[in-house]
Amino acid sequence: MILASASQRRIDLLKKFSYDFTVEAADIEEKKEGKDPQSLVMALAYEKALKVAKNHPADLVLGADTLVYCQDRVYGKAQNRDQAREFLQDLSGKTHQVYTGFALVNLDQKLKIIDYDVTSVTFKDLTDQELEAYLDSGEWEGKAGAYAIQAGAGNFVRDLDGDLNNVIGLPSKLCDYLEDLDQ
Ligand SMILES: Cc1cn([C@H]2C[C@H](O)[C@@H](COP(=O)(O)OP(=O)(O)OP(=O)(O)O)O2)c(=O)[nH]c1=O
Repeated sequence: MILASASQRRIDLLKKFSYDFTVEAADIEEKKEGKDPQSLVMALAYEKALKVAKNHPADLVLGADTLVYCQDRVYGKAQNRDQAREFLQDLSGKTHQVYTGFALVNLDQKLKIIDYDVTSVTFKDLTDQELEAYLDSGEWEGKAGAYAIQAGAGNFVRDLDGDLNNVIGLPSKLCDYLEDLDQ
């Protein structure tokens, strides 16, 4: 299998799920707008998988995409520190949803599986001090919603409903599909 991703989090998760794979990042323009969140993450996951599958038509390729959704707004990666502050101020004290879409594609076998999972995360009220310290850490960079639950922002979480792996970048239910394909 080929993981069509540059995300170290996805590489770590897929290793944890115990699958053999190689990595080839799919360079696509990620426009996170214009659709409902589940359609967006599934479309982007498929686009990533397809881009790499075209170079490797005989192989199984996995693509994925994660976004944060809060009060009808989609949050991708923050472009800069000020935007990261704005994202985290929006999420402070609220419940939001993290969507991860994934796509498994094998062009030669005409295989195309696309699905998603959603996890609800509630943040406590963040103080200005906590927020600035988090921005200083740089952990927000390259993460949807400008936070990483697996690191410092784990302390921001008051409640989590659903799959933690899904927040970090690959849902656990992906394993069910991979096991089915193995048989
Ligand atoms: C919310 C959240 C996101 N993330 C990460 C997972 C994803 O890597 C990233 C969302 O960006 P994505 O656009 O889904 O992925 P990516 O650009 O990092 O990698 P690629 O497109 O090559 O697969 O945010 C965390 O690591 N922890 C979190 O708590």
